[in-house]
Formats: sequence, C-alpha cells, structure tokens
Amino acid sequence: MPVNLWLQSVDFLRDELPAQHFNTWIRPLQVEAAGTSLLIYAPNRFVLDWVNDKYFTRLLELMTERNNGEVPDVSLLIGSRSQSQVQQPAPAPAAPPAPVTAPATSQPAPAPVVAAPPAAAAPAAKPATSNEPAEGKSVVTRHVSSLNRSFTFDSFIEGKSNQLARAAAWQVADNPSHGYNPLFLYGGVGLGKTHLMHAVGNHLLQKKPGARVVYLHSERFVADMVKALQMNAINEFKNYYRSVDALLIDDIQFFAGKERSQEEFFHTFNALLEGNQQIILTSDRFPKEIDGLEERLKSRFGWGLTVYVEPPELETRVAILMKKAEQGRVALPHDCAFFIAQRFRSNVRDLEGALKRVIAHSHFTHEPISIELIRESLKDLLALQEKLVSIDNIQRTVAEYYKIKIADLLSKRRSRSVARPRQVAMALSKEVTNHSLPEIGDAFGGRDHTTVLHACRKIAELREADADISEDYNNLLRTLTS
Ligand SMILES: Nc1ncnc2c1ncn2[C@@H]1O[C@H](COP(=O)(O)OP(=O)(O)OP(=O)(O)O)[C@@H](O)[C@H]1O
Repeated sequence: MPVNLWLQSVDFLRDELPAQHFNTWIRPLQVEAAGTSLLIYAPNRFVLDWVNDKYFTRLLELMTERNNGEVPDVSLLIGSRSQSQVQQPAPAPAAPPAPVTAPATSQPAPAPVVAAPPAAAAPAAKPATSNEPAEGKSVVTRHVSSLNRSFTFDSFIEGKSNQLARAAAWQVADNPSHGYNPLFLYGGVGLGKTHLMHAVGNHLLQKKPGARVVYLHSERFVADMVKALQMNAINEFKNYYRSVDALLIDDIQFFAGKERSQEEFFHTFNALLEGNQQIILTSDRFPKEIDGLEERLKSRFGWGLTVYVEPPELETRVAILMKKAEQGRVALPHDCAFFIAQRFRSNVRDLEGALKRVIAHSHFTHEPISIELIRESLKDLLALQEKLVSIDNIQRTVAEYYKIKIADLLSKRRSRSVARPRQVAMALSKEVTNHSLPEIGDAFGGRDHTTVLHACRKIAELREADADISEDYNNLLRTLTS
C-alpha cells in the first residue's frame, strides 16, 4: 500500500530529525495515492523546495528499503489533497506543532543545494506565475532523481567488451559537457549501461555535491510530460529539465512512436547542448535502428559519442562474480566462479541472479559454496540451458541465421558460404555446450576433432579481425543463451 510506505518512512524520519525540523517541514506534507504512484503535497513552494532539497532523497531511500528495494514512483507537488481524508504525519513529540502553511520565518533559509527546480527562489514570497494553475490544482514538480549509489566506477569491472564504454563514461564524468555530448551507450539487456550511467552521475555529485544530476527512465519522462500537460504545467516541466547540470535518460528506445514526447525531448536536448549541460542516453540498439524515432533525434544522438557495450567475455564474467562475492563478503572459490561464468554468458544481471541464488542456498544449508552446491541450487536453470544449447539447437539457429540448410552444415561442401557458418556453429558448440571436440566433430557429419579445433581457432581469430563475424557470433551467442 503506497500511502503506508510513505507514512512508515516518515515515521522513521521523525526519529532522525530534531522535532522542530520535523514539524516545520515534514508535518505539513499531505499524501495521496494515485494508482501505484504517490503524490506528496507541500503547502507552498518554499516547503516543497526545502523538502526536495533536504529530505526527499532520504525519504526515497527509506521508502525504497520498505518497498523491497524498488524505488517507488513519488512526485512532490504544491497544493493539497482535495478529499476529506488527508493523510498527514503526526507531529513529533515534545515540540509545538508547526504552522501548516508556512515555515517559521525566523528559520534561516540557506539556498537549496541539490536538484532544486529552477524556480526555487525566495521563501514563500514567490507569487503565482502564469505557469501555475489556479488554486486547488497542483504544479507538477519532478521528484529528485535517485541514483543507485552502488553503481560506481569502482564497482564496475572492466573488460574488453566494455572498455570503450567505460573510458568514454569516465571521460564524461571527469570533464562533463566538454568531451562527448551526448554520450550514447547501447547494447543488450543487463550489460552495465545503467551502471555506467549512474557511475558518471555519482562521480559528478562527488566532485560537486550541489550538481543537479537527474536520472530517469524514458518512460518516466513520457509519464511526467503527460501529467504536466494534464495539469497545465508544461512550462514548469520544460524549465525543470532545462535547468539540470546532467540529464541521464535510460532506455531511450521507449520514446519510439511517442511523438509529443520526442518533440519535447528534442527541444530539451537542444537547450541542454547549447547550455553545455551533459546528456547521457542508453538504448538497447544503435540510434539509427530505433524504429519510430524521428530522424532529427536519431541524427542528434550521434553528435557526441555512441558506444556499443558487448556481452562480457569469460574472464570478465569471472571477475564480476568475484567482485560481487567480495562485496557481499562471501567466499567464492575461483573454480566455482568459473563454473557459473561459463554457463551464464550473455547478461550480467542473470549472472548476478545466479550468484545470489547460490549464496542464498549456501546460507540456508550452512554449506560453503562448491560446484556441487551450485549444481544443486541452479538445477532448474542449468537443465533449461542444456536443453536450449544442445548441438542440434545450435545447428538449427546458425542455419536459420545464415539462411542455409542444416544439411549443408553437416555436408562435405567447402564453399565459403557454408564453411564459415559451419565453423561458427562448431565454435559455438565448443563454447556453450559441455561436449568434447570429438563429440562435436561427430555431430557435424563425422568430422575429426582437429577440424573442430581448427574451426574454434579460426573463429577466435576472425572475431578479433572481422567486425562482421564478431557481430554474427555475438548475436548467435545471445540468441542461444538468453
Ligand atoms: N562490468 C560490470 N561490472 C560490475 N557489474 C556489472 C557490470 N556490468 C553489469 N553489471 C551489473 O549487472 C546488472 C545489470 O546492469 P545494468 O542494469 O547496468 O544493465 P543495462 O545494460 O542497463 O540493462 P537494461 O538494458 O536491462 O537496463 C547491475 O547490477 C550491474 O551492476
């Protein structure tokens, strides 16, 4: 129940704050649920800015903890609930109740520091502007972006697959808006794009704690825009996004087909670039390949630097597992990390998920992590995988991909159009199944194991030298293992 989430968190915050602060800033807030979202009403802009600035991040943290780690959808608004049942936090004990509609004027009012909207100006004196709807309605103000503090450069494992992306992100973090703007990271799911984006944001905030770094998913941008339109607050929406130091938008492919959002984003994008404010975007594909995205956006996305994040190679996957285990203070033997990494190839999120399951199993059974324990705890996933990545399935997938017949893969034909896909299929069989070289040779029309070995070496070489082969191989690997 979202309202309870808020009330419990506020209750917790009450113990962390001096009573006078609680009563002045938190108590006047009212809460209302709107579907799965929470609307928090502040009586005036001054309280809103102050709460936004000083307490909102902490409140979001508290709510996230109580919401199984999921960041709830919360908006801070000016106004009050229209219904009769106003949910207001109870006052903190041992302190006189604070005024509900205005903060104590004797209270010193330092300027807002983080993520304050542009209009965050003088206390309570701000008159209603033409952007502000009539009394009783609310002006939408963005919630403070909540960066995941654990997504840092330190916790990001570098490997060949993400080296360029990491270097570019680091460059942006170190020298925002003067290097690559926008930075566009793209690649398959769960490969660390969001992690890198947050790492930049965290670094910017570390260097300049007052920086306005706003992270959001593209769907949130769309939803906020719709809400702003409904509430006649589109100017405030525009001003907010144009006032940030860095705008981080995840999964930009969700803009596809949403013309009004693209239009708004287009203008925001231009304004930010002109103002030398940093933009970082992620997507699951190359900008030009996002169907339903306006050409002018596609072309602008390429103005800075566009970097592909590839699935990590085996060594990197092992290093990621070792790092995650170390972070969780869990003893993970190297051969166990290797065993898991060999089997979860295309997505770091799944890799992490597998490790979490193994760790949980080890806790429950009070047994140290071993290959046997891993087999037991990941039984269903491993069985599923083995089924998916049989040599038969590899042959079928490769034949479909290259538009040739399975029989060609097994035949003696040596033409390049058949021989290369056959080598790719053999190399994949070696990489993703546990079959031996002779077994693989047998499955490919009774070939010798040295032929399979040669194919594996050849494909490894070509993946280094030939971008097309490398892309084909990665695509196939992803199809087979995700
Ligand atoms: N190189 C890496 N080092 C450490 N952790 C990583 C690395 N790559 C990914 N991860 C972890 O994998 C998980 C998924 O990464 P992330 O959310 O950044 O993926 P993504 O590419 O943004 O995927 P999606 O497109 O689904 O949003 C995160 O927990 C992240 O910390």
